[in-house]
Amino acid sequence: MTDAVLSIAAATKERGSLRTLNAVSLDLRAGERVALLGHNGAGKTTLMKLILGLTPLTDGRITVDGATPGSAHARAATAYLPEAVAFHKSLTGREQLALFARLAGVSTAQVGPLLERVGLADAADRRIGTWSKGMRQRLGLAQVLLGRPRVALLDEPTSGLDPISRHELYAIIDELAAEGAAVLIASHALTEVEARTDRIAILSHGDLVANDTLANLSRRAGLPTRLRIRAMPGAADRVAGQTGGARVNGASVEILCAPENKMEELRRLSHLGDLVADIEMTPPGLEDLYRHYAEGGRT
Ligand SMILES: Nc1ncnc2c1ncn2[C@@H]1O[C@H](COP(=O)(O)OP(=O)(O)OP(=O)(O)O)[C@@H](O)[C@H]1O
Repeated sequence: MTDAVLSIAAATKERGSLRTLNAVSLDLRAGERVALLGHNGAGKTTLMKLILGLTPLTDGRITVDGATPGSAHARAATAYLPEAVAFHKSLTGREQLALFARLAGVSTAQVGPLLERVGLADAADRRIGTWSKGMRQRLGLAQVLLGRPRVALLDEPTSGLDPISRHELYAIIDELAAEGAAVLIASHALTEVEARTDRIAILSHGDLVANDTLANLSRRAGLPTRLRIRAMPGAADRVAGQTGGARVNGASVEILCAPENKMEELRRLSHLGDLVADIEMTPPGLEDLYRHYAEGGRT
């Protein structure tokens, strides 16, 4: 990929005898939102620290907007929201963001509009020590938005937030990407990244085992679609007998079929006529795909 704003080529990190990242290659273009998934200890935070230049590579190469991680250009181009974002509790939101702006060498004139943009205008002059976790996460995002980063690294940005705060946070992340930032989001919240990112990368024990769109990963994995048939009262045994499916939840029968055989299966089920009250069809979700790739089925 030639137009990558973040380029990671065969990045390897060893700590003593432990290899925490093994030749990981991943590119992000401007405006792309990529979810970085992996179990605890898979290497997500290590990868972010390498991109930030906080820890050196053992082997491989990373460039941020063409520059080496940790260089002045790369630092100016990168924004980071750590998992446990910490602020001065005794400062107000406005004071804290102004401090970040001065540290980043950008104009403090942005502070007011940014607080407004992340929905903190009303709380801006209260001490951060009185704020909720959701408000602090929003302030963290405001700090990410300072200076219009080319690359934004967000480590578990929605952990501990309620559904509405999560939704609002993703709306801001979408705006960040729409303005041209490449956004890498480390997360364990599979259902939310499923809907809010363009591509999925999965790390497993330091190896990148998947890196593609959800649709392509899904096609390649070939996981089955689940058909759940709710039988009419007293008809579950006959439905199970005629379909060869498994009885679940008393009145229902479940069958699994390859995605390409779905229509054929539905036509077969239509012959059951009055025995069937309802049919529910569930294609494989990110949770199924995650399990498939993290447990051995590579891209
Ligand atoms: N400073 C360090 N010194 C030694 N080992 C470390 C250090 N930081 C991380 N590790 C090890 O590197 C591996 C990857 O850790 P990392 O924090 O990158 O995982 P993660 O995917 O971010 O996990 P989590 O989802 O729990 O945050 C782990 O085995 C961890 O113990």
